[in-house]
Amino acid sequence: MYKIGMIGAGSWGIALSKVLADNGHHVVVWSIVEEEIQMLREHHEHLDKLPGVKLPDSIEFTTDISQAIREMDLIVLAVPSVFTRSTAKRMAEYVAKGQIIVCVAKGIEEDTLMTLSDIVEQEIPAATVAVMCGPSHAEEVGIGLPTTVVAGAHKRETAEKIQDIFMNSVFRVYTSPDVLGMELGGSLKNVIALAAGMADGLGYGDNTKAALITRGIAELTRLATKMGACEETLSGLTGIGDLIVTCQSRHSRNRKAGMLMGQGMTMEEATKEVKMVVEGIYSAKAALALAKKYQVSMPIIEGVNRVLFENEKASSVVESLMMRDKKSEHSTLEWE
Ligand SMILES: NC(=O)C1=CN([C@@H]2O[C@H](COP(=O)(O)OP(=O)(O)OC[C@H]3O[C@@H](n4cnc5c(N)ncnc54)[C@H](OP(=O)(O)O)[C@@H]3O)[C@@H](O)[C@H]2O)C=CC1
Ligand SMILES: O=C(CO)COP(=O)(O)O
Repeated sequence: MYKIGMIGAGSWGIALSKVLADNGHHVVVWSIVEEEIQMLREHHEHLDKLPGVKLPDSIEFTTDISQAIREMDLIVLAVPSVFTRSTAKRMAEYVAKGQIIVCVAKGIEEDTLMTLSDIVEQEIPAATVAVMCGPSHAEEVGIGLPTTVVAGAHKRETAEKIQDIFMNSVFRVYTSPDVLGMELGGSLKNVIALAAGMADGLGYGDNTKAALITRGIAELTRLATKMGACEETLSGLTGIGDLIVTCQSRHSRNRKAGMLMGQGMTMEEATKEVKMVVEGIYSAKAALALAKKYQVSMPIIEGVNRVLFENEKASSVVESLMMRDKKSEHSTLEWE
């Protein structure tokens, strides 16, 4: 039995707390939001973000962040990406040398273009920082549907410790040393999922969706490999796996926000309607900036940015994607 601190009580933090408590660990959940902690203490259920998922009585809830950090064997950081730096700053004074922090949010910081694990390493130099992601909607993890994820860390023993702590018969954890590839896959797929949602909202069909997923992973792979990630990671669970689930699932916040925009809502109206964090909106500009920095062609990412920030209609972006210059599917294949 390990002591685990869960920093963040949104849908993902709550679903993972259930996995950990079901595995017999002692979990202390922190949220900055006083009313959220009161609701969790009273009902042992997040009535707004993960209704129907009852949490074991063993879980403790607190608004005192030190209680979810001091003497914990593992800390899971599950706040949305825009709060990662501010939360890491708040955590820093309580983290002991070598304490493991696992980042489970998905995003890239817009101003610095840093990944979330890099931000945590910068703000909390004492910590051993790792990541965990993959195709995993909180709604399905919360009710114990079989799910696979990957624990990523620079050192094998760190990844294997995370694997041991989380793994059970319905939550299978693989390991990987490619932290960068995992984080790029996990955050950039949200931007493609917005496009997939827009296609749904416009009434397009399965052909369009398959095209977006396939050409989307091609864009992500081009950028990630140029930045030093392994191609294999992008064709694994944290790349194509997470892209497929987010583009297809009725649970996806990014797909839903995209769908509402495809049906005519503005970005602000769509995010208000979804009520939970829509990470692709925050990652879209960062993805475009990275594409420019690394000189990689990312036409779908560019198109999503035009819909989000330049008021272009999703239908006109699709038309311009379809009518781009003619080209071969694979740039590296040679003709006879
Ligand atoms: N949900 C999912 O299925 C999955 C989510 N993820 C990732 O996990 C991360 C968290 O997502 P998710 O749990 O879904 O988000 P939610 O929208 O469900 O919850 C966000 C949480 O952040 C809280 N919050 C608000 N303000 C702050 C602040 N200033 N500092 C810290 N926390 C704050 C919110 O409180 P409140 O809103 O009550 O004010 C809420 O508890 C995202 O990066 C997401 O991509 C990854 C895999 C699966
Ligand atoms: O990352 C996720 C599933 O793996 C969650 O995606 P959404 O944020 O689009 O719901």
